Amino acid sequence: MHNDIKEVLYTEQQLEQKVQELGRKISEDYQGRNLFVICVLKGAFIFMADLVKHITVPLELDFMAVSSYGQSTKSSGVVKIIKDLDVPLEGRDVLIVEDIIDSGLTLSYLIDILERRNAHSVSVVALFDKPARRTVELTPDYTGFTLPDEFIVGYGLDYAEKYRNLPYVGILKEEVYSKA
Ligand SMILES: O=P(O)(O)OC[C@H]1O[C@H](OP(=O)(O)OP(=O)(O)O)[C@H](O)[C@@H]1O
Ligand code: HPA
Ligand SMILES: [Mg+2]
Repeated sequence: MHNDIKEVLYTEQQLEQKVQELGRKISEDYQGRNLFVICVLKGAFIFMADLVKHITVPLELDFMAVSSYGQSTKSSGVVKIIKDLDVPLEGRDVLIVEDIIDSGLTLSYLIDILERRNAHSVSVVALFDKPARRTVELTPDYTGFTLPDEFIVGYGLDYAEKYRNLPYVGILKEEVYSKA
């Protein structure tokens, strides 16, 4: 698995530090409020688990599963809800937790759906952002790292469902795609 990585972009320590920083900022901004945190499966599962440990305001959390990439490194443009929330969002301060924003299609679709459920507010935290790849306009409220246009894996992010368990984030070697 480690042999398929061309370059480590962020080490476990760098990720941990950034996640702590994001948790602190979010906690400051939501002082005196309760959060409803939504993890966008599967990619955000590790980020969400680490992030909530650094949020100090009371919160509830739930998971949504959507998918647009399938086995490819390109978004299909069609976002499917595979698992929805278990509770209504009416009046809640919602924080959507995403691992990465690429084209922006997944999130713009999700934000649209969640706003129609009459949440009091909807904001977004994304650990990674690739603004150069946007096809719809979208800026997250909180961003960890801004990335060049490279396909990354690790810390929850996959290529064809693999590499999510790498504790760091890296760029895959081209030969891994061409074998597929
Ligand atoms: O901005 P976009 O171009 O929409 O890309 C970002 C989305 O794509 C990935 O999810 P994917 O659909 O691959 O599912 P996964 O989280 O289960 O890997 C990633 O986790 C984001 O949710
Ligand atoms: O760079 C990426 N890596 C993994 N999944 C992704 N989904 C969108 N962009 C990426
Ligand atoms: Mg993916």
